[in-house]
Amino acid sequence: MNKKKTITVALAIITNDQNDILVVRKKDGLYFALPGGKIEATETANEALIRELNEELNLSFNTTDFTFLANHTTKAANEVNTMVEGHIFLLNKNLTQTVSGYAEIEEVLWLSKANHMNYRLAHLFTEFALPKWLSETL
Ligand SMILES: Nc1nc2c([nH]c(=O)n2[C@@H]2O[C@H](COP(=O)(O)OP(=O)(O)OP(=O)(O)O)[C@@H](O)[C@H]2O)c(=O)[nH]1
Repeated sequence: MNKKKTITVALAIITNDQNDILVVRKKDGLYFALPGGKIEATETANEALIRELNEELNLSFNTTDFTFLANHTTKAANEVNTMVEGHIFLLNKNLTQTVSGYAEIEEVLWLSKANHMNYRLAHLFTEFALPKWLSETL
């Protein structure tokens, strides 16, 4: 039997005052995706999220800055024959500061309702975050 591998990640939906959503693209990655990354064995999803946002975007948050929304499982964006299980959190306030990418992040982008169709977005973003954002139910 060919059982697909699953990557478990903690991800953040972060908006600004214009209601744009922050997305990132990894080096060599084709897709823009929600910021975050893999959950280590020794940490909770919320703790992993805080660590990844610090490593990738140099942003500092507390676990209470986020509300857990849902888990969503779908096809992984960058890995072949692999599923991704995202533990998805919403930042409780709008982000006002300028954001830059560090570590393996190549590009950081504020996705707007006017420009989102011009970018290749990870399946998890398209299936979970996009409909909620467009229908203003985030
Ligand atoms: N960050 C993120 N990853 C996603 C999303 N959707 C999705 O399929 N993934 C997959 O999950 C993988 C997460 O790997 P990662 O490399 O970002 O995580 P990480 O920083 O903890 O990994 P590393 O420390 O092993 O390099 C990505 O390669 C991608 O294929 C998403 O919306 N956001």
